[in-house]
Amino acid sequence: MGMTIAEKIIARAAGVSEVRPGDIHTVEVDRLMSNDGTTHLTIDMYHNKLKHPHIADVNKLVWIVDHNVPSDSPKTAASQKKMRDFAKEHGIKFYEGQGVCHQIMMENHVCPGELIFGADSHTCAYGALGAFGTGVGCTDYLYAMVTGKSWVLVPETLRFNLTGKLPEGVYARDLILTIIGKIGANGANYKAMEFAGDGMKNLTMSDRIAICNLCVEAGAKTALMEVDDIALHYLHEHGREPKACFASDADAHFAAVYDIDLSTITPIVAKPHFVDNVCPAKEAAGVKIDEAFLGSCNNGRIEDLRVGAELLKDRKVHPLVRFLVVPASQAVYQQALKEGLLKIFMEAGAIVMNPNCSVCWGSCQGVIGEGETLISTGTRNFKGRAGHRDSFVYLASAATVTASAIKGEIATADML
Ligand SMILES: CC(C)[C@H](C(=O)O)[C@@H](O)C(=O)O
Ligand code: SF4
Repeated sequence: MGMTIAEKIIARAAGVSEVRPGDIHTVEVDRLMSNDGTTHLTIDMYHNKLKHPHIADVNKLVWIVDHNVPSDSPKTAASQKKMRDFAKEHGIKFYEGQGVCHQIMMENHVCPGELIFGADSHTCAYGALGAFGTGVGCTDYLYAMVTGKSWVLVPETLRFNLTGKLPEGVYARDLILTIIGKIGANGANYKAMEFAGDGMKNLTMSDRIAICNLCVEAGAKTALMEVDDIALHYLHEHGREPKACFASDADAHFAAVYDIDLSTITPIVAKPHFVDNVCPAKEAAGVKIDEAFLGSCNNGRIEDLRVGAELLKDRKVHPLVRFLVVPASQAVYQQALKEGLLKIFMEAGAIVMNPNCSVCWGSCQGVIGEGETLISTGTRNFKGRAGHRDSFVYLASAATVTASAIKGEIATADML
């Protein structure tokens, strides 16, 4: 029987010709990303728990300070210093203040066919370039860092066949929230979510990253897409070559197959406090907001900023709303500057911030207070995610977030 993309990548990393869901394989890990969320814990274990601390292959490691950057307290300053010093001492590739980890990885490192561990749950974003990215805790990270290897239980694959085209004003964020709402927050637990079909040609790289990135919110182990001309073009543009381009075989086994016509998708929001608590954005219209956030590894790319700026042109941010605009990387920031987008945001009253995770998680700038409501292009809306435990987070597309920032209440772009 044929294999899926996930199975083929694991087989490659395990050095075997065939794997099946449920098999456990020892694998060679191609890349190991870690950020300031947990790297200080990995370093502590490295020093305090190992008898013979060493790194198997320093070239595999990429460390990124993005979650609390620039540091916001003596505590984060100390843990970032630990990370910075260790990276320097061992010659680890190190980024600080350059952007959100997954965006940095997509722009500079991810290659099709690779098996990548990230000490961060949204590492599944790398599937947009045909790589098996998965999140691990810092113990598993340390093991892979020291041995170069790890183990993987081969996941079953859910296949999503996409056809058609998203309607005008509807975005990849609406699609993936619709899917998560449909299958539920546990709907893809420990499974690979594979996206294929004719509709793929109508999805940009930015769309694909947004889709793969959010799959962990359905419990997925990883997300994968075939490497087509759009992916290869992105890769070449960024000066890289694929390791191996895989597609699922015609007789591969899928645990379930979903057919989705992109033209049927409409603007969606995820209501507090779960990502699968979705409803049509119009049903949430009128909910007063205190803050809006356009950014994160999910929706902080140039395409998202263009959508926001287009809506804000000749309009103003509502006087009672703080609108945080946070490019996902320095490259995105520079491009937005060049295109005049940042000027539009600033003149409309938005706060443009340096690339970081920002209020996507409630530990950086922009946290919200008791009883406040945020509409966000971030990845999660759990209780307390963006600040006070008694606050409210709605998730939506760049367009819905910007329209809401203008209206002062949840609104879709066509309601402006
Ligand atoms: C801090 C980090 C480990 C965490 C994650 O794993 O996802 C964060 O990025 C998040 O989005 O909640
Ligand atoms: S932007 Fe949000 S989801 Fe992405 S890595 Fe940062 S905190 Fe996690």
